[in-house]
Amino acid sequence: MRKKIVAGNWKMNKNLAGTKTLLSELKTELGQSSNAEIIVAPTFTNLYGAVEALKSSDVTVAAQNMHQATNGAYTGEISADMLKDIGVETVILGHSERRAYFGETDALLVEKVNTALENNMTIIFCFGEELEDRKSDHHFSVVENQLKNGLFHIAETNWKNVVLAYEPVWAIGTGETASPEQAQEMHAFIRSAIAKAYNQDIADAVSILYGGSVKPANAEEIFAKPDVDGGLIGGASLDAKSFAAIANAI
Ligand SMILES: O=C[C@H](O)COP(=O)(O)O
Repeated sequence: MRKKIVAGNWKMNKNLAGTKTLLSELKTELGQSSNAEIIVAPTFTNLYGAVEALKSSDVTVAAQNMHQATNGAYTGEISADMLKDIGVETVILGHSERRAYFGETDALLVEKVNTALENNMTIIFCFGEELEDRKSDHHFSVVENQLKNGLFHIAETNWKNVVLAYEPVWAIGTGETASPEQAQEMHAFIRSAIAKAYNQDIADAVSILYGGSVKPANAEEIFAKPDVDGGLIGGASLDAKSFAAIANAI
């Protein structure tokens, strides 16, 4: 059975005190009731504090990005080795905000994916179409190309360390959400693209998360779809009650 995952991408929010408070509230709110694996992704400066705060918990910590090189003269960057050194084993790669504001291309993502996998990290690989792509009915080809160009070079054995996050850009932070039917349609398409490029076993085993204005009010309906294995949550993950309600909707 595929893993159910609910991950909170905190983006550039919360200082250290705010991180600790949110995690403490989250531990209380989550209780024992979620069937999902829970991941939180605070900003770089708060990763270590989060790892420490979550030591006795099942919630794990992911980074929002990392550099593709092992080390060297890359001012301002963070390596896989540095993340692993503080107990962070998961990294979000290819988020649409990284692609749009920091010029991350498919070619760069190939390098980041390779480095993360070589370091035995789990990647949450993000992709999704823009509004114009959907309006012009190119959303399937855009998504397939992002996968082909950024991810489909990996070896079959590496898929166990991959989680996918489909995030239609037009639904991120906008309050717009893909309908459960649109999410299911795309997730099924993604799974079939993996089956075509690799095989059905790999396609059936990979968790595909939906991201884009998931809230407590719509989570249950979206998560009920057969090819939706959880969510990558932005805004609503900054509030413990909301995030826990979403996690418990699985
Ligand atoms: O990483 C999370 C996604 O960008 C979704 O963000 P959002 O839930 O605020 O729309």
